[in-house]
Amino acid sequence: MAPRKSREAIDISRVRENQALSHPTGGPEGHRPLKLLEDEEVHLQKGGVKLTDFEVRGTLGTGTFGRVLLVRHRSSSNDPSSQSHFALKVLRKTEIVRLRQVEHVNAERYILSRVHHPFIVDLFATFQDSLNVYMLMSYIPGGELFTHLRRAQRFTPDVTRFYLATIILALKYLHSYNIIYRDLKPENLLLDSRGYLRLTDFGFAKIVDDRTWTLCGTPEYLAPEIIQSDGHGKAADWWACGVLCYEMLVGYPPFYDESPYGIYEKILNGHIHWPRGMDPLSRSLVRAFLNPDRTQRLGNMIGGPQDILDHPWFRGVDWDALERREINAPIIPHTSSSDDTRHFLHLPFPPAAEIPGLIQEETTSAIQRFDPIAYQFLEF
Ligand SMILES: Nc1ncnc2c1ncn2[C@@H]1O[C@H](COP(=O)(O)OP(=O)(O)OP(=O)(O)O)[C@@H](O)[C@H]1O
Repeated sequence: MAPRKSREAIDISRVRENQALSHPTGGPEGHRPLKLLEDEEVHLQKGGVKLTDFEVRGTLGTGTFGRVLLVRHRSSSNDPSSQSHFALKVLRKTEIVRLRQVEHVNAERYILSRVHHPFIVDLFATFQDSLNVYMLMSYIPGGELFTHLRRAQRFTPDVTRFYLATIILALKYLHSYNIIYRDLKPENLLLDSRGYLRLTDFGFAKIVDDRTWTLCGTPEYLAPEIIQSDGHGKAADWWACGVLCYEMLVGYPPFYDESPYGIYEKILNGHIHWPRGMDPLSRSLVRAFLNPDRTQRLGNMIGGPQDILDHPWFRGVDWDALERREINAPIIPHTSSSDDTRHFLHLPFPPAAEIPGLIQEETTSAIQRFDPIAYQFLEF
């Protein structure tokens, strides 16, 4: 059965993690892969940009502790080629602290500000006011893959191949910097105006040398080693690729139940129901990703992610052309203008009192002087 509503991520913190990331200077060198952008190279362009430069045009989505707004930069020209609309993720500080997500939010900012890839959402600037922290990102207008998949019910192998291949390139890129993503699902994949996917929501992303132990992610997409608290790493993202591939081809995830506990049981039990119409090569790809033994899992063996690119299911894919965005995407979302929100839920505007820094300027130094929570988000 296909869940119709977006699935919520869970996080049960077992260990203090991401300490290096929440450290104002970025933590010990050992946690920073060599090629990832250094502080001084980070492409955030806050210089001169203020929260009050933006007007709110709508609400694009809501999450566990905040919402994502569509905003327009007031002084941008009306030139359609210049970017004037952005997505502004607004996270309420008290909720972040109450749900013990300070380290995750700081990690999201730290990681997103340092990565740059055609299939990953861009982060341009971050801010804070007395109530919230804000992340200014590119507005991706085509809606969630989740919505398109539920509308189509299932995708053909060719359509699935296009989307899965882009995600594999994005994960391969992240893993090359020792970043694990940990929340792959169609709800976190947005279609840009050309129909290419952009990975969003880096709330659970983490830099790891080897393994980590926090139980987080979305039940249907959790690898067995996460459920068993066995320590998990990059292999858990490749497991999630198997779940995503199955869900795109079949229309519902391979392990499904009404309760998270039931889902965990099915994942650990490992039985996969194969619909009759599913071709053997697709089955072999999904099975290779959904190997409970992570040492034998596709993407995590001696050949690394290259084994995925070489899998016969991907035969014919021009990986370089795909990364250069030269291949026609299967679904081109209808959008009439850069602020078109037809692919998003039409949620109410937030009350002005809930976004004080967008309404009236609050200086960072004043916030940090008077706001007892602010110091936890020093980098914002
Ligand atoms: N850059 C963007 N452009 C357009 N819409 C976006 C963008 N980023 C997020 N959204 C919309 O807002 C929704 C919530 O965003 P996101 O998942 O980042 O928030 P969250 O608070 O971390 O959510 P969750 O509780 O699921 O972790 C997305 O599913 C998407 O519909």
